[in-house]
Amino acid sequence: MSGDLHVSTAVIVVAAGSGTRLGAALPKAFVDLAGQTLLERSLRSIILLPYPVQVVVVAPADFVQDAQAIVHKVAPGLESLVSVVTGGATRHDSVAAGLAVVDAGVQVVLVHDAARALTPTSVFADVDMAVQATGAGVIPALPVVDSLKQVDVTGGILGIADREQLRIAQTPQGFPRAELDAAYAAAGSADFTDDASVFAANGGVMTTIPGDEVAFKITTAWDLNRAHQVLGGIPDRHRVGTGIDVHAFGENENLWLAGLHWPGEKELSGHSDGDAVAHAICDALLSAAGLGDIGSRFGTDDPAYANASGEVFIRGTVALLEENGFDPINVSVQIVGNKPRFSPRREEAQNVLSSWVGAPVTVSATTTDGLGFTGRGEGIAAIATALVRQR
Ligand SMILES: Nc1ccn([C@@H]2O[C@H](COP(=O)(O)OP(=O)(O)OP(=O)(O)O)[C@@H](O)[C@H]2O)c(=O)n1
Ligand SMILES: C[C@](O)(CO)[C@H](O)COP(=O)(O)O
Repeated sequence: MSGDLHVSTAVIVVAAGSGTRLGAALPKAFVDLAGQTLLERSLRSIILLPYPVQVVVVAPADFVQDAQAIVHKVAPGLESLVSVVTGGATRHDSVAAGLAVVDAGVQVVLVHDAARALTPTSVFADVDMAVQATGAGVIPALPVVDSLKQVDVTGGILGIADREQLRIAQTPQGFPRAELDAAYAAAGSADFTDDASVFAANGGVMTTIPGDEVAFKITTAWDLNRAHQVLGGIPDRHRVGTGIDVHAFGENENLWLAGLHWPGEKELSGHSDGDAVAHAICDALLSAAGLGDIGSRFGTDDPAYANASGEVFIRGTVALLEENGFDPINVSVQIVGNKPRFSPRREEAQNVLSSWVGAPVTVSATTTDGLGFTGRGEGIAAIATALVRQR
């Protein structure tokens, strides 16, 4: 249900399995992995795509509400792009249930196992791009590194397989939408272990792109343990974000900037206290975490934030990051403007801002040699860069 927003890609996240081989008390997608369920981790990778996609979560009948709560936690404000439907008895049935609610305008469908909870965002983007570029069905796949034997029921070896010709299939598996719909319609209730098989059985052309080792499927308790270990050292959990804010000087001598009051200096006008440094920090942190921006999170004209201080926005932003599993690592801000003279109070400002963010904040200042609105003394701009880490 993507509302008025036109998206060309949908991702179906199948999460309706019971996880028999894992043997947990809950369906596998709802099992915890270092503070987040497998479903939550899968969704977090998807929403970090740099363009909007429709997301369909397929959940066990008894866990639809739990899945909706996870969607709300991971993508607040994006609920119109994400729907939750009930799955079926097999993975095949669950994918079919997801396909049934894909928006009419969608051209490319990616099908992903929630059980592949550590799959990086880049794999989703690569599969989507490859489908669009080739018009074929595309799966991420890994080479086989072990020797393979064909055996009988007793374990006796019947033959060998040439591993050079074999690949380990991962998800997300991507397809031109119309052809995937047709393949599922033709397959009826026949069961296949993956979507590439359904697609190929109906004459669809399939190709592979390189998969990713961390996109392994969490099937057994050993896999879950491995996922815990991978998370301990995962390198791509750091993200940067940028924020810029500008405010014009007002009339009163009541300036708040970089978390400090500046007696005798002209205030910055705005709905809040106009602290451009604090606002740029919020935008940089929110952007790094993929959580939107200060306007969409706090409302630039919400009466609740009339005259609100920079501390309110920064602490609110840090709480949002916390809720969504992100920790600030550091923030660097530059003030652009003629006044106030900043350097004498740099340390004071850095200490205050760092205490609000809960991580080091450094602040520098510059002028524009008389050029532009800051050079003419009409206002102040602040530019921030933030680094955050996803837990
Ligand atoms: N009826 C089913 C069965 C599986 N899946 C999903 O398909 C993916 C791959 O399946 P698998 O890892 O085999 O999960 P389970 O079927 O839950 O595991 P098991 O076979 O151990 O019970 C998982 O994300 C799972 O939630 C699904 O949506 N509906
Ligand atoms: C879709 C899949 O993850 C690709 O490797 C796999 O086929 C799922 O198989 P399962 O039988 O549901 O474990």
